[in-house]
Amino acid sequence: MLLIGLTGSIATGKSTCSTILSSPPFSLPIIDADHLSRSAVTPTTPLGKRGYKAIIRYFGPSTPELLLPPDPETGIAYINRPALGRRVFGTDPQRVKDRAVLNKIVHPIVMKMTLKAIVKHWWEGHWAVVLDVPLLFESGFDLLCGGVIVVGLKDQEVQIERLLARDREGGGGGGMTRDDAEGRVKSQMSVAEKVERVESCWDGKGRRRGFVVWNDGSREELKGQLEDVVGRLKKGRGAVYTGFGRWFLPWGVWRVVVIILGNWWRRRRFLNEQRRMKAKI
Ligand SMILES: CC(C)(COP(=O)(O)OP(=O)(O)OC[C@H]1O[C@@H](n2cnc3c(N)ncnc32)[C@H](O)[C@@H]1O)[C@@H](O)C(=O)NCCC(=O)NCCS
Ligand SMILES: Nc1ncnc2c1ncn2[C@@H]1O[C@H](COP(=O)(O)OP(=O)(O)OP(=O)(O)O)[C@@H](O)[C@H]1O
Repeated sequence: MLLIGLTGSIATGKSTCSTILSSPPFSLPIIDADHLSRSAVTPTTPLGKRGYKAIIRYFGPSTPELLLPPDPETGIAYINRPALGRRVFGTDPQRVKDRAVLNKIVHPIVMKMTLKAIVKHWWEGHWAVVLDVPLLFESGFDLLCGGVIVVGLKDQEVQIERLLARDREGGGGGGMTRDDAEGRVKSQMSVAEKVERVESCWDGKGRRRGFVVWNDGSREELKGQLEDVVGRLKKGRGAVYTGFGRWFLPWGVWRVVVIILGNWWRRRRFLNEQRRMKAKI
């Protein structure tokens, strides 16, 4: 089974790509890290309870509005996500520190949930699964992937506009300001850096494994690009490839080890090169 990492900056169109990839003709299963990160802090499951308590312990004393009023039916006071977002998104040192703490609480839980979901889809016998992870490179999830798709926008203004429009039309209830939106964009690795990663680590000699799809145009254009990318990734990965890894376990495990080591080696080479360039400047 091929793991396809899907990433990009905030509001560049990852969920839009996931929706396309989960529908015919692709019909691929999607593991959505944003969705899992919500379960990771919802106190109705054992793992979620752990994340929920850790967030209240660290952020509670300094964030009065951290919890929403208790749900009338269940009595549970859920995390107030916009309030927590205001605490952690942005570039000033306190926010950067708080974001690192939040990531340290949530990411290991998301990692466990993701691994569980991967095993489930592998057992079901899919030829590929899409890992929709905004922080794919930052969190190290990319090490597991046999292919990567970065969704980019060439114009950052379109990104901010789409983020604000989505907030107005539903998602965040319209409370997001332009400053908030810019803070969120700056809280992540830039699109340019992600594109550079793909070109350096995922697009070397031999079979092409890394792709950038640009989403400045229409959704139809995006779908056309995805058709091309998935077609290339699927070439040579038919039923035999899928079944063999499942039924001949040592071969499947060996493939995973080769993929992780290869990705780790290419990432190390890229980061060393980046360090050398920075030192020269
Ligand atoms: C801060 C939180 C509560 C804000 O919740 P909210 O519902 O407003 O946003 P949501 O979770 O839908 O995220 C929206 C987008 O923000 C960006 N984002 C989320 N978390 C982070 C982060 N830690 N660093 C940088 N960008 C992030 C992503 O592009 C994501 O797609 C939430 O984002 C969170 O718990 N983040 C930490 C977990 C995390 O890293 N999630 C990303 C997937 S692993
Ligand atoms: N090609 C497009 N044309 C117009 N609007 C689009 C296009 N692609 C996506 N959008 C809109 O832009 C907004 C952001 O897209 P989407 O939610 O897919 O981004 P995302 O990368 O998943 O965001 P996040 O990082 O917050 O998870 C949504 O409101 C979506 O409907």
